[in-house]
Amino acid sequence: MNIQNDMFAATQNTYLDRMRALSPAIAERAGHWDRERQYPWQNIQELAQSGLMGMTIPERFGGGGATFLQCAQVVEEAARACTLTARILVEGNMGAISAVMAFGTDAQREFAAPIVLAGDKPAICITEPTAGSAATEMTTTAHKKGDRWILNGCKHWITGGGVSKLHLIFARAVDEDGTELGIGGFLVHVDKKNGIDPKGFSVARIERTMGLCGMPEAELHFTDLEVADDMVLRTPSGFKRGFADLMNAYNSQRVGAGTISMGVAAGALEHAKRYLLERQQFGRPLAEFQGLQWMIADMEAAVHASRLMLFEAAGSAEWGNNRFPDMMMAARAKAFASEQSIKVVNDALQIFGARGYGNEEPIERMYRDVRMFTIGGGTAQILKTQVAGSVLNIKTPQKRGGYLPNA
Ligand SMILES: CC(C)(COP(=O)(O)OP(=O)(O)OC[C@H]1O[C@@H](n2cnc3c(N)ncnc32)[C@H](O)[C@@H]1OP(=O)(O)O)[C@@H](O)C(=O)NCCC(=O)NCCSC(=O)CCS(=O)O
Ligand SMILES: Cc1cc2nc3c(=O)[nH]c(=O)nc-3n(C[C@H](O)[C@H](O)[C@H](O)COP(=O)(O)OP(=O)(O)OC[C@H]3O[C@@H](n4cnc5c(N)ncnc54)[C@H](O)[C@@H]3O)c2cc1C
Repeated sequence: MNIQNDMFAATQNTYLDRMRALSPAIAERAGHWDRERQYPWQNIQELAQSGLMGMTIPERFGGGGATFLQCAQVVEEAARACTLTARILVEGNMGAISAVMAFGTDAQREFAAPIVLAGDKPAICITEPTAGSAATEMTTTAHKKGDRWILNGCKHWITGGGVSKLHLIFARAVDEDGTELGIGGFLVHVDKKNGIDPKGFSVARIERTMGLCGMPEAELHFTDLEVADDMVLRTPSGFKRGFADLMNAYNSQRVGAGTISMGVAAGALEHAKRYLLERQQFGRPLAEFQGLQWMIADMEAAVHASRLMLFEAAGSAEWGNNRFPDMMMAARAKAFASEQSIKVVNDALQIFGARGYGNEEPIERMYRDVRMFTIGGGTAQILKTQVAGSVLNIKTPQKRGGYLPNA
């Protein structure tokens, strides 16, 4: 892939033009959702009206057929203005919905597409209280019973829990005779306002978070929750390697999450540049102090390098062929971008002095928002372990004794 050419293609990305048209108003409202801890329904309506929710959904299902790279460019633009909105865009185009579009039956695609196109941010439900990084240790089960599956278990830190309609729930599939089949994806539709309130599905609590305060992070409980067999997402390798297939699709969301962090850093860098030229001390602009010039140079390099890696990872997908971003590229880009972005936003806050610490500028919100990205979506440590495995071409089992040869 020629990164330069593809990045240059941003000029032909009509989705980016649409996002740019919305950005100023979205930036203006970003502080409001944060202060009020409110989900940004108004923004969602505008995104949906502009065709940005579901832009990656294939045209035959009503979407825009945009590539992950085009989507990533839009996500960066959104994140510069409002982290919350950028997260909704990621989940409205990558992650769960992309898994449904790639692996689902036509009936599942026809069912899911209009929900997202109308503005839903699907929820991806992987993490459990005792299975965070060690996601394959999940204990939520789905027992087959005739033409249904009965789900029992608990997921926590589920982004959008309580507002999302479409849920992709990872669970251990168990056949009627008790045989463990592997980890599969189960689609559950919740829309209480319209009377769709599946029995056995409940939002048990909402976390009080440091940043992204308008986004609910929920604990979900499933108690004998029934899922029809035709709502099972049957991935190419079947249940046996279902986890690997689902995580393969999830690589798109990792690129998305990394891009949000980079976009927040790019936004903070813009604010810092403005302030360096504007603010005077010792009778001259801050921009004339070499200590700050070197900071801004490092910040610029960090954002630029992150963008190159992220867009390379996004561009490694072949959407028409259902090929998701490369696992190693996605992990490398997200681990790098998330760590660098925290540093860049922290440095931007430093450049603002006390003004950055207060809430007259958006920097303190951006600083709180950007912090999550070395955690959510696979921690930086876990992603680096995946990168190391790929660089060294070895398996990197994390369980005690995992490196020992089999008995
Ligand atoms: C994968 C891990 C859970 C480690 O667990 P294990 O050591 O038990 O599993 P592995 O042997 O490494 O993997 C099993 C199987 O799956 C394949 N795999 C794993 N990850 C990927 C991937 N990203 N892409 C493609 N394939 C993948 C792996 O190659 C194995 O296949 P083979 O059997 O070898 O053929 C752990 O590393 C991990 O990823 N933990 C993080 C969990 C995570 O990311 N959770 C995210 C939750 S959603 C979220 O946080 C949303 C926030 S957001 O803003 O987006
Ligand atoms: C804002 C936010 C949104 C989220 N959204 C979702 C969502 O929508 N859906 C969902 O399913 N999950 C979601 N998550 C959960 C997220 O995926 C997990 O938090 C993450 O996978 C880490 O799990 P954990 O928090 O249990 O940390 P743990 O796994 O307990 O890890 C704790 C610390 O130990 C380190 N560690 C653990 N194992 C290793 C190892 N083998 N080697 C080196 N270091 C290690 C970790 O890097 C981390 O620093 C979200 C989390 C956050 C913060």
